Amino acid sequence: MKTATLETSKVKNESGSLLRINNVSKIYDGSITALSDVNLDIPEGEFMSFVGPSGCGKSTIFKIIAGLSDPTSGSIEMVSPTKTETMMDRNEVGFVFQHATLLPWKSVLDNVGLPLELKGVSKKERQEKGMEVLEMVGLKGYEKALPRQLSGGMQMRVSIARSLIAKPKLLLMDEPFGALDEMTRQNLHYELLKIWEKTGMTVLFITHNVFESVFLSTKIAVMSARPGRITNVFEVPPYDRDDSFRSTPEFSQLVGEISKGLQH
Ligand SMILES: Nc1ncnc2c1ncn2[C@@H]1O[C@H](COP(=O)(O)OP(=O)(O)OP(=O)(O)O)[C@@H](O)[C@H]1O
Repeated sequence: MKTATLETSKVKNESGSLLRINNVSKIYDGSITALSDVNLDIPEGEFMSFVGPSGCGKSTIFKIIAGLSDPTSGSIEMVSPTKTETMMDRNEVGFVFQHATLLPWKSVLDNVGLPLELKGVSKKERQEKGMEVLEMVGLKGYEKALPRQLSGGMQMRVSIARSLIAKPKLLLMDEPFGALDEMTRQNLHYELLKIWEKTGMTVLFITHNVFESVFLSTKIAVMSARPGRITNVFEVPPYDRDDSFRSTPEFSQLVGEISKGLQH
């Protein structure tokens, strides 16, 4: 198995908050309370996972952060040195979903360039930037392939590359590896951590897999069953993320504590 030693402490927590979630509640259809008074401060450069029972509102938080849904009450603020504004105003949020959602008739390179195509960026620039991000996800040489010619893991790499092309400051990943086999998933963990380290972006990551959350994250937000609230935020010390990390007592202890936290 591949090993990547990452000094994850290098990129975290250097410049204060990037995002503030202030008393956010969400009620769907006037009666389904998905979120209740969620408060969270997310420092810049953090890799934060969200774990919680099915239906506790994890995806709802992401949709609100991305500006795809409005909170019923409360607010989301992006904190910049000069002013407070919403993320979507600055076009700095990338989104990766559980399924790669690629356009089957477009080549890998054209799929990756889509966010820039929608913004009217020239083909030449799209292709140059597309090649850069394909290299980052280890897919150089596959730019002319069609999605159906790729494995599930490779399709997910394309989806990640597409989310990176506009150089987001914040990347929202909603169970991106949930449909992949364990080996592919572990390889992508290393790739993702390398990208996170290289770009210094803030990553928010939804998963049902506590092991995955401890391996990847610097912080883990545990949520209660609906109506969703943040019940605890665990800090993962900056261990080197290599294969041996998964078999350390510290890793097992954190997995145990978070799993216990999920039962309350
Ligand atoms: N558009 C909607 N209209 C009505 N109810 C909704 C809508 N979207 C989500 N819900 C409800 O809000 C609650 C939270 O949903 P959400 O998808 O955010 O949870 P989740 O934690 O991401 O779930 P899972 O882990 O199963 O993906 C659920 O009870 C869901 O049924």
